[in-house]
Amino acid sequence: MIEVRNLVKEYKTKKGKTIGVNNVSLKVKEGEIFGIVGYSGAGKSSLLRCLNLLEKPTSGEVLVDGVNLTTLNSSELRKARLKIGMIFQHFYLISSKTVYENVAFALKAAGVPKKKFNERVTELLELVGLGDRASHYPAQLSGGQKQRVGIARALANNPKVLLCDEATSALDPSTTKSILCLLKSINKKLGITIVVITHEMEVVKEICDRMAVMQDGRVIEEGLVYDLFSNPKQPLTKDFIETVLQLQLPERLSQNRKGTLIKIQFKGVSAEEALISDVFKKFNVKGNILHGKIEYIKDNPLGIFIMEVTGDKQEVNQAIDYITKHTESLEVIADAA
Ligand SMILES: Nc1ncnc2c1ncn2[C@@H]1O[C@H](COP(=O)(O)OP(=O)(O)OP(=O)(O)O)[C@@H](O)[C@H]1O
Repeated sequence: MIEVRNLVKEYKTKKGKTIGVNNVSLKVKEGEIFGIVGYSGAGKSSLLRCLNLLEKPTSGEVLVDGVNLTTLNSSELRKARLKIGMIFQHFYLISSKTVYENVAFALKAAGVPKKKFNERVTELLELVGLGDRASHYPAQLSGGQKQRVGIARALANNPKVLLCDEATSALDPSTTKSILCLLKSINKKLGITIVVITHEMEVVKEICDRMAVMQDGRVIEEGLVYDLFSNPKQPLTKDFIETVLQLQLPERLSQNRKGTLIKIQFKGVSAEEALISDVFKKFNVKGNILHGKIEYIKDNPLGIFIMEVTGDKQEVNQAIDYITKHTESLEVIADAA
């Protein structure tokens, strides 16, 4: 649905050139939710804004739904942009217009006849759960409600793609959850391809199918969110994952241990199986779980445990072999002290 080829975005500043995006190529498939993560200054916004040519790339190509946006003249681009909705961290609603008028404005701008407004706006406000707020002004709405208006406005002209620029960064955690839930249901119900940029891994974990990690204008790692959570390759990706999984052991626990320290990951359904208790029945070892949790990556379970195993060396090794055979990953963090 979206293809970016060798995209470069440079900015000219008084001090010279700054690189926003440095030779990025990626593909976003139709109907998926794709996350782009990175710290501040990594180039996420620059990349996202190049996807609808809000920023004109310095070089490279952007194709959306088979159309190469970088070759279009301004009227063709205006038309192509109707297929690409966008929502923002700070909503950008028109404060002097009601909720209804804010959404209708997007229809008007696209040349939709006025007689069609009523039905479409009502439908959109129902979709985002604001059916009863049509006559309210933005100042009378909560942050979450404002973002819902932003979403209704972005969907007004039936786009195929929705770009989300830090859409939940200004919201509290429970409002964030409800907006993510809405995005997920819109993606499912309407089949819209969604691209989100964020510095919050929770957002990616909650809704994204695939993700890219950006650093210094480049994509340094890319793949299924579940794979990157269970097996991150780049140190930066590991840092991001760590913000969600938080698997650091307190110093006191690692210092006082006697046995072998292992980290086990259970993927998919096996995350819910009782493998650990099996091991204690089969082998003459003792285990002390120091850390454990099951995370749901877009509804798919990923179980992670850190355990100290003690006992006869041979039994411990057999137990470790048994667990390795029955899980996707076992890592010996430290041998017996
Ligand atoms: N309009 C601009 N003029 C000059 N430099 C810019 C401009 N926009 C972005 N940059 C620079 O491009 C680089 C990438 O910025 P960008 O905003 O795309 O990163 P980001 O990952 O979205 O960070 P943030 O979350 O802080 O916005 C930074 O070095 C930034 O200073």
